[in-house]
Amino acid sequence: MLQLDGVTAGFGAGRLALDGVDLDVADHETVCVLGPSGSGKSTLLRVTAGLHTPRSGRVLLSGRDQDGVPPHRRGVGLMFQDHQLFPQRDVGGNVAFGLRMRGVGRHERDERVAELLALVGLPGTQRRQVTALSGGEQQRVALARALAPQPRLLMLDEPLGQLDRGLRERLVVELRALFAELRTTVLAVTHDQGEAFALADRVVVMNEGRVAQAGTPLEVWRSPASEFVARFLGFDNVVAATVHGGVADTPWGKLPVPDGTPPGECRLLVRPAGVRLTETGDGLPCTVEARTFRGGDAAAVTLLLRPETGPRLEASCSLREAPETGATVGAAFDVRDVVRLGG
Ligand SMILES: Nc1ncnc2c1ncn2[C@@H]1O[C@H](COP(=O)(O)OP(=O)(O)OP(=O)(O)O)[C@@H](O)[C@H]1O
Repeated sequence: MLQLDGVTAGFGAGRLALDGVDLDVADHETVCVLGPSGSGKSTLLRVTAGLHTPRSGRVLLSGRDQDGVPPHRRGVGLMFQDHQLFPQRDVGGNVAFGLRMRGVGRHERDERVAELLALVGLPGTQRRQVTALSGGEQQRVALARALAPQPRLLMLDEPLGQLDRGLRERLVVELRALFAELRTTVLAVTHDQGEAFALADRVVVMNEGRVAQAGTPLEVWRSPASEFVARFLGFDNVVAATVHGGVADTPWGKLPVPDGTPPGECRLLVRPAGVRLTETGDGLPCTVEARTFRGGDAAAVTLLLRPETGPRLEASCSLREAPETGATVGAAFDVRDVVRLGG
């Protein structure tokens, strides 16, 4: 459906905003582009929409090169970060906007607007003023407006950016169901990995204008391609290691590594879930430096451990097993959460 082929784009003489980006989005797929501020996410959407001309490379939609095709002829919908609704129009007028632009007749327009408002969970709100809506409701109206002209590709820039956590988590679930129902092809941008993982069939992690990794959320979580991706996902247990004969020498001592890990020097990640607390005397002796209650179903706690040797170590455990700050514990490593990083 969408294919970016070696796309390079920039502003003036500085660093490139996009540097040789290849990206594919299949029909009915939801792809989330994830990355820190300034990594090129918005530029990627703007180039795809035709709002920014790339310096080189190609943008193809359904196999057709979009070079020279103006934004309104690309059949893509773009919902911006600040979802600017028209304050002087009511909800119905906002949602109908794209349809009116396309010359869709009144009757059909009204029907479509009613249908979309029902779909985003705001049935019968046509006559309400958008200024009288909550942030979350405005976001849904903006979404209905972007969906109304039935774009073949819907692009969302930080769609849930300004909402509080509870609302975001609920809307992500609703959006995913909505996209599945409409069979919309979606390219969304976010800097929040939780949001991307919950929404996407596939995530694309960007760093400094390049694709650092692309894969399903599970693939990226299981095997981050590089230290950058691992740290961006919030994993900080990364150390230098030398692998030989099925174990790795690290500043934390010997660590088990998965079968087939090639020998030699590398960077190793240990996910916090793979740091097991043991009875003292067993494993790497550590002092519990801090504990943070994370809440959630599992009543999870994140522990910051200061090992006898090597950098600080993050571990996660349930509230019931969490030792007190200042306690001495032993840490052992579970091979299932040890990952050799590339890059
Ligand atoms: N209009 C502009 N003029 C000059 N430089 C720009 C412009 N827009 C973006 N840039 C630069 O291009 C690079 C990529 O910016 P972009 O907005 O695509 O990043 P982003 O990942 O969307 O960031 P954010 O998450 O902060 O929105 C940055 O270095 C940025 O400073």
